[in-house]
Amino acid sequence: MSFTPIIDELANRGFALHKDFLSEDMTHDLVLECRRREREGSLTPAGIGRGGAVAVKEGIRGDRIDWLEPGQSAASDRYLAIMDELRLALNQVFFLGLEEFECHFALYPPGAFYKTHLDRFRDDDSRTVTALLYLNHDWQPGHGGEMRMYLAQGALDVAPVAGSLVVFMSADIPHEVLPTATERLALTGWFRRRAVQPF
Ligand SMILES: O=C(O)CCC(=O)C(=O)O
Ligand SMILES: [Fe+2]
Repeated sequence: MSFTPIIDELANRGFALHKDFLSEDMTHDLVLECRRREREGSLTPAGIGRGGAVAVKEGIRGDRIDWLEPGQSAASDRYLAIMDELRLALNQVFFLGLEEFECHFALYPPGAFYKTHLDRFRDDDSRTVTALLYLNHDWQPGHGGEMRMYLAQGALDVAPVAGSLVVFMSADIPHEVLPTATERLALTGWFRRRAVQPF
């Protein structure tokens, strides 16, 4: 898989947007995997913050999530392997020292949103590059749930259409998920550097 267009867009404008990053077969398998996790009750309300400070605040985000770990399914392992290749490509070009990729399924029920935020915690700057993969095969304008990025040149809305990948520098681009009218599925991930440990 060639990551050159993603790398070039990131270098030129700080974010990359790729329709059809994954084949329909692969996104379909990931949708089935997300649905299975939902049936099994593995998706839980997402928190805000980290560690002991995680709090569920429905006024900020309304998604339910489940983390990917190696060995859970063929589909999620395939996705983790692709993102690991992307991690190495990013390191080669940008010398970011990205050490790992963390990622979760996110299900936004109708009416859910995620208010404007940055993907970097005040107490932990290890999240460096954000990577979002959308999983909505039947998405139509009017379904809502666009991801709005606040760029220097203005706001840009990204439709959460199956197979689309968005990559951006986590500390630089405030963004939000607009209220969705229909159920919205995504894989939300971050490439991390080693966190700097305070003394
Ligand atoms: O699903 C999206 O489009 C973005 C989700 C997001 O911003 C996050 O989970 O931090
Ligand atoms: Fe975010």
